[in-house]
Amino acid sequence: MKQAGSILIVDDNPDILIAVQLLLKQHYQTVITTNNPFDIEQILNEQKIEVILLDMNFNHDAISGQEGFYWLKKILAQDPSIVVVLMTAYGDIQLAVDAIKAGAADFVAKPWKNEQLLASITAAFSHAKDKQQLGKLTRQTQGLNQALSGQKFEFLGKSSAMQRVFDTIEKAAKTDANILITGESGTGKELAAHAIHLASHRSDQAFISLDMGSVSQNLFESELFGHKKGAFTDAKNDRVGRFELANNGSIFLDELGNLPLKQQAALLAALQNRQVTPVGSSKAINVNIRIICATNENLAQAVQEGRFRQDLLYRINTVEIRLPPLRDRLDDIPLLAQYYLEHFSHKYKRVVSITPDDMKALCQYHWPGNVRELAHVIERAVILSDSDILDVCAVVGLDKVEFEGTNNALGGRLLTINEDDAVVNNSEVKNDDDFNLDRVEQRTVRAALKHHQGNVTKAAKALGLTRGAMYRRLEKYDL
Ligand SMILES: Nc1ncnc2c1ncn2[C@@H]1O[C@H](COP(=O)(O)OP(=O)(O)OP(=O)(O)O)[C@@H](O)[C@H]1O
Repeated sequence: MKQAGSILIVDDNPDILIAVQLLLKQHYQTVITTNNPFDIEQILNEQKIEVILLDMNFNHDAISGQEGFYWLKKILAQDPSIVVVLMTAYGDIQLAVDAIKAGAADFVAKPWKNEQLLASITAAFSHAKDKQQLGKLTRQTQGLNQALSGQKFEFLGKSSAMQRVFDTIEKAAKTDANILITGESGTGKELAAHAIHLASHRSDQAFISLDMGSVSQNLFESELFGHKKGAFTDAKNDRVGRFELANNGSIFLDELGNLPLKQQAALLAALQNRQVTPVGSSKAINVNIRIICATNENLAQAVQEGRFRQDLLYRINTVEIRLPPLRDRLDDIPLLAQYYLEHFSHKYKRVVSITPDDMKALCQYHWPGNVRELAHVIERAVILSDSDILDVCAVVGLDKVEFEGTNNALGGRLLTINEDDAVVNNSEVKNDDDFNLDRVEQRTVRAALKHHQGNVTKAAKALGLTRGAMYRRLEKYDL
């Protein structure tokens, strides 16, 4: 019985075309022939071909096989899922090796033996099926990756500090070196990890991330290395671990500093051996993965304090990328603010802009929550703003104020007030007939802060309050 499948035979010798066609027609449903390799492109455009049997020499005096290589490359560029078997009368081992290296699946020497040719074509069809399946799986993986990774923002920065980061990413991404990304929360460590993956030769493969801080200790090995059905009470089915899921791609281990020592040992063994053994299995699985880790902890210090294994640190930090806090790259703020403004305007269907004054205020704030905080501030402002000119600072409580350059107990709340703040923002402050106790208190607290240039301790002392009582009032009045 004939098998489903379509094959194209390309040879300039009509006798060979007829002989091979007669042979293959007995076995395959569609057998097409051409004596002109320039027809290949059109034939492939017009119908689905799975296997091509391609002559290597189309000029009578040519024996180098170079033409065959030329057409082989063209075919694979047009449709990488096609499987090509090369044929030549001048079969020699070197040519066969070169043909396979160039992407051919097999090599048949003329004159051929029918059984050998048929065996080669059968294998080629099976190879074609695998290639198609692989292509389908790769597309599914890409789709899954996109779905799993959710929305990814662009990784932006024009400051020289960020330019250096991009530069290191570009260099390191091309290698398979393990990379450790450090930086405060919200500085973009996860975005950087994703950027590394996308710039690497693994970009078509999976990018699997795992927050080490949120994995329960009991399930750590199962989560990372997988488990076999029945390995423990809740193991109702086999489970593929994150390492195996990331095979051929990259794995991003976030919040690594939170990992207990016992789990660090298991992780180190997996990284050293590039092998994982699912819980309940005795068979190790080889994994080929790029490791990217991130932490906002000082791991060198954690090593000194005995909380982190030195050998694990050396294993993961072949290249270290430090993401600078946003307050150290203020010239990135307009770019980021504008980017998130456009993003959230689109999301919430608003047409809004930021005034130059507000942009200036954003650039002066010290952003303890880094880019994440900036993005949230802009989002809140877009949602809450009444007018098209986005009064970012007013909406989110940063308006017409200057900012202390250091972190403070309020997690970055603004403490210094401009001359005209009370006038513009709080009309009641100017009202001498307003005896409402809360408003009087608010006014007095503001005045004390202003008098002491935002120094909370001095203002609290002047008001006769403890620092705790002062902070409660700052919270209460959203100062
Ligand atoms: N350079 C940047 N360009 C654009 N967006 C950024 C940039 N850096 C960070 N962000 C945004 O800030 C938010 C936090 O980024 P990300 O999760 O990568 O930070 P992180 O350092 O991994 O934080 P954490 O340590 O808390 O996990 C995300 O919404 C991200 O898109």
